[in-house]
Amino acid sequence: MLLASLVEELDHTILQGDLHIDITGIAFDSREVTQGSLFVAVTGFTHDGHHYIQKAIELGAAAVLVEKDTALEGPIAVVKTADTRQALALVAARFYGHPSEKLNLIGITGTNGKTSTTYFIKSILEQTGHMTGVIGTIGAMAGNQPLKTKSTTPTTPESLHLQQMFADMAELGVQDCVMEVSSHALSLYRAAATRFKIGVFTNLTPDHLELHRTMDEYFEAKSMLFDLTTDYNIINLDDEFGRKLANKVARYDAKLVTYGITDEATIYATNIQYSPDSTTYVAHTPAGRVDIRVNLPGLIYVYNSLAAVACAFCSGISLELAAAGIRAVESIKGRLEVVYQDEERKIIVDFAHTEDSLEKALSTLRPFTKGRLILVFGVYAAPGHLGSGKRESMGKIAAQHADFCVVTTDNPKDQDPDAIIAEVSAAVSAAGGHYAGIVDRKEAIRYAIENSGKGDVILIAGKGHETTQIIGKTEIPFNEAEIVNEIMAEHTNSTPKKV
Ligand SMILES: CC(=O)N[C@H]1[C@@H](OP(=O)(O)OP(=O)(O)OC[C@H]2O[C@@H](n3ccc(=O)[nH]c3=O)[C@H](O)[C@@H]2O)O[C@H](CO)[C@@H](O)[C@@H]1O[C@H](C)C(=O)N[C@@H](C)C(=O)N[C@H](CCC(=O)O)C(=O)O
Ligand SMILES: Nc1ncnc2c1ncn2[C@@H]1O[C@H](COP(=O)(O)OP(=O)(O)OP(=O)(O)O)[C@@H](O)[C@H]1O
Repeated sequence: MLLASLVEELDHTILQGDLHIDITGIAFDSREVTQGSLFVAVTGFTHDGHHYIQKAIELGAAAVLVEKDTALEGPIAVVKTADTRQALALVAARFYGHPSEKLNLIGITGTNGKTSTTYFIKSILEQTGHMTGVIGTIGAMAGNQPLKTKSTTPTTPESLHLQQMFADMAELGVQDCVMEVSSHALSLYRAAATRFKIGVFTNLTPDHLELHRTMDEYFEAKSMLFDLTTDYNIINLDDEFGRKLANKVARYDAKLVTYGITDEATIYATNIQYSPDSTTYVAHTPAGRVDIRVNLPGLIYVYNSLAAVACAFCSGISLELAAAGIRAVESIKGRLEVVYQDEERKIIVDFAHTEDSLEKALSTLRPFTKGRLILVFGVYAAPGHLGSGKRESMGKIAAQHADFCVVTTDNPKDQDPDAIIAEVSAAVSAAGGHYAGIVDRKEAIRYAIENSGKGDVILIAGKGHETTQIIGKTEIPFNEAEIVNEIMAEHTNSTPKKV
């Protein structure tokens, strides 16, 4: 594509060179530049892409898009725009022919519940026989085919990769695509230049305050999804920020559909019945009512599956297919996943890593726990006072809802694991909880298992589906389901002690 055409939709100035040159690719990382590509220099949190322009040219970049005045030797084209992160999304969408418009695209945002809601929706869409795409924390798929991503690909990929994925999906015959849209992605324009038919808001509770600083900023970031939707905005009316968002978007062109567990919402649940491994309820919609069975326990999965029913309703899919789609999800990796069970104890792995999700996971398990509820958890590295605040509130929730806590590491990254554990443990203790602090997460799991008794439930929270732990700058393999089974195999003949 001609450079002149690529930047046509962009406010820009030409700093030097001729724009009538052919561009064969786009890169925002100098290490990924190929011959004839446009290098987009992004000012990052740790690096400044403008420092890598020379490197990009050496690797074959034919033109550069910058946000800072840049003078280069030779005839290379240099185009300046106000914000290169935003511009990256625009040129990528144009380069790939605005592929999101070729898909029935559904975006899910919110602090918790995006992944499971995505899986319920994907399963419903598949009931219609459509080839369905998915993009999120657990990866990207076109139908059953995994799309190539790097281990470092965020939940919502960078705009360039996202547009490329949409184009690949459209080419492979994907008709519907459901994706998680993180607040980072919205703030950093990864989803700019994307058109969503439907947007879904699950909830908003404290998280990622290292980027957004205040809950109001975090809310504004999440709200940005609803500036990109064309047909329907589906919002959880039982969430405080959901109600605020519903008021805000009520006047938008896309229609507002709410969900919740009171009849104030457009789509709501009644007759909720819980069991240790499933939940049933009746979903009421303007198109009628339907019995729903979710193969996961707890109120959170009523909400997440109800959001999926709302999506089905807005997509004109029958309620019977919606119910069948939800029932077809047997489990979701790392979401209240029972990784070991015998007549003595049950061991569950869950991705709860925020205050709200930890509280919800523990409260879900409590009614079905005959013995003690033992929690193994850590708090991932977060900077400064935000880190301290999170360690304190996670410790408090753990103490209030678990009978015993094994406080360990999550992803300590460059922070001192002992210091994190000391702060979390102090919070557990201050809230009247009982705990042991063990830095090595595998040893912490072993301790919980060896000290469990008849009827106990062990919840290992924080890492869910993840298969690595980040300590310092090193990512070490860490698969909790495998670790639990390895420890259980070692202990089949020994008798666990009680704490
Ligand atoms: C905080 C955050 O979102 N950071 C993103 C940001 O990184 P950054 O600004 O620090 O990038 P940088 O390292 O300073 O580099 C600046 C620029 O120089 C370029 N560069 C750098 C080095 C070099 O040799 N050559 C070069 O060209 C980089 O490619 C980049 O374009 O811009 C990068 C490129 O666009 C992203 O990859 C990176 O996301 C990283 C992978 C990340 O971990 N993000 C997490 C926090 C995230 O996005 N999480 C959300 C939330 C998930 C949830 O729901 O919990 C997600 O969507 O996953
Ligand atoms: N509706 C909900 N409300 C509160 N907590 C929830 C909800 N749904 C799931 N959770 C909890 O949050 C954890 C993460 O759930 P899920 O992966 O679906 O959310 P997510 O929004 O994709 O999270 P992330 O953005 O961190 O990947 C689950 O393991 C569960 O403990």
